[in-house]
Amino acid sequence: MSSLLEISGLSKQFERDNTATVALRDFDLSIEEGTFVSILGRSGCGKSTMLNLLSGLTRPSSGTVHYQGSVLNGPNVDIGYLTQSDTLMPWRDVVRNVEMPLEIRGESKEKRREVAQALIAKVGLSGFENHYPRELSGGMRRRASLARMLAGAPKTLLMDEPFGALDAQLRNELQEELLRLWQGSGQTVVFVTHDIEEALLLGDRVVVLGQLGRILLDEPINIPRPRSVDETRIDPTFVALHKKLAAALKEGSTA
Ligand SMILES: Nc1ncnc2c1ncn2[C@@H]1O[C@H](COP(=O)(O)OP(=O)(O)OP(=O)(O)O)[C@@H](O)[C@H]1O
Repeated sequence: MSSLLEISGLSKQFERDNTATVALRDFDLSIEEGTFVSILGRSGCGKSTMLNLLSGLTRPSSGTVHYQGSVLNGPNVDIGYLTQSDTLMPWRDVVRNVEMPLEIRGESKEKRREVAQALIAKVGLSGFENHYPRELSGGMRRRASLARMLAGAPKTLLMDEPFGALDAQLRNELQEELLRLWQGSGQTVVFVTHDIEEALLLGDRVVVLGQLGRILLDEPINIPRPRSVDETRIDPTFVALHKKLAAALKEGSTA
């Protein structure tokens, strides 16, 4: 069976003032359809560069990304990307931002509003439907962006540290909500984080990256679902894997 995403020999370097910075070197990874893959790595190891390449938004210096068997040459409507930077439309309020993907798809006004309102409630933004992005906190903007991405119901979701800026309690609530929404959806998720606990709570598999995207560990996470944050944290498998991933990250940063 071929994988949904097949990444081979992927490298990216940036040129500036006649100096080249290598961000990712010779990266290979296969991602199966319907799986939730956490990509764990320290700051600067090339995670965002890798997601940009998977989204088709940037072109590799060498290597290829195959999506559903075809080379990915540009953005694909099936792939939703929640970037680290804010991409909400400043002139649209929250509900109209969230409605955007549905609008593009030509859904009726009633349907758009219904789906958007439900997602806004799920990300905890009820009451802020008519606020503009500038009137929201950073964490609220992240949540609005998340709701907008989910509104498009893409087959594949690329998420770059979506909960990094949130307080611990809200982060846990949204992690659980994301799992609820994902479970049974058939969607494939590539979730980038530098948080070991988050990678383990969410993923079917955690891929640990070192410098230049070198794969330090590729570990299946056999913790039963549905997972609640509080119960999973004390699961013996979770505790053992936490140690293993921490050791891999540490080793990678000194290698
Ligand atoms: N547009 C760019 N121009 C030049 N260098 C870049 C560019 N984008 C990324 N880099 C460099 O590539 C390397 C990897 O960056 P990247 O943003 O992919 O890391 P990351 O793992 O996502 O980090 P973080 O967790 O802090 O977001 C870094 O050394 C960074 O400085």
